[in-house]
Amino acid sequence: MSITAETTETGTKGFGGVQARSEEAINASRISIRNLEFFYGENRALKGIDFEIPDRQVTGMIGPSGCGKSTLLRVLNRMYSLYPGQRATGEVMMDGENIIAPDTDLNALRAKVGMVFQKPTPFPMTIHENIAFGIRLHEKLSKSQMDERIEWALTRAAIWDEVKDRLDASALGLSGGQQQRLCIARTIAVRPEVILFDEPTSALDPISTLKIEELIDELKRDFTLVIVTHNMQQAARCADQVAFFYLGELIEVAPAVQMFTAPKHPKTQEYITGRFG
Ligand SMILES: Nc1ncnc2c1ncn2[C@@H]1O[C@H](COP(=O)(O)OP(=O)(O)OP(=O)(O)O)[C@@H](O)[C@H]1O
Repeated sequence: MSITAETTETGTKGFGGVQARSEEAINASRISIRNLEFFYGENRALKGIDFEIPDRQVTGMIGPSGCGKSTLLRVLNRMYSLYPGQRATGEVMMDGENIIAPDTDLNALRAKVGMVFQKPTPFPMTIHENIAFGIRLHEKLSKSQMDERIEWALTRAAIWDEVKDRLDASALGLSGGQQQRLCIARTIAVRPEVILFDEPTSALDPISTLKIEELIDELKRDFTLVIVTHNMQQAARCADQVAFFYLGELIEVAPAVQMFTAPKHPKTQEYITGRFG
């Protein structure tokens, strides 16, 4: 098969027919990762990772199963610190601090770096309580401030109109796509600066997926976003910058257009054209 890239009116059609967004400019760095290594006991899952996560843009992380994408997300909010035997070395610099240093305030970090998981995980509580619960862990708000914040978060997560008349109903009665937007609202409600998404649409139907992708596009005006996805089309649609991982190494990082039209590394080419993975 010959592999070529062609330019279209709305973007650039690249390897495997993937349509990438056409803006190429990458913003200044928000998080700098230097020589990051990660260990599950003796098993080294990330090897000498160096890269920059740009401010208020979307970084997509792609690569075959087991290459370390989720591990890297779990480093960015220190989730791994909940598990004995897991450790990271190197530097992950954010606001002048190495967030993997032992003295990092993990509560403050997790308020600053929120995470949305693959499967929507609403708490078995009302829609209102789902949002209020997380806010109370970090802030003391009056009732009116709380109501205002909840409306703001649900509006930003593009679900307010669907739930405003049923805030006291159980969140478990929402559809899968609505539950995922509620979880995004719950994350936004504590006003993070960075939001990590671990395959946020893999459990959703195509329409709900599209809504989440539109939401991601809108959220990057105010938040720095990192998304792990197995879906190349999704990476192309959502990401400004794409990072390709293979066997724990960062093989290539580039603006999405470049990644999907003119990848530099042969392994990247093979992966995005579906020859393995
Ligand atoms: N809890 C764990 N204990 C030991 N090894 C682990 C653990 N979690 C992940 N690993 C290993 O670390 C490596 C990276 O895994 P990781 O889950 O980050 O990959 P991934 O790229 O996110 O994969 P997937 O796309 O399947 O989610 C793999 O070799 C995996 O087997």
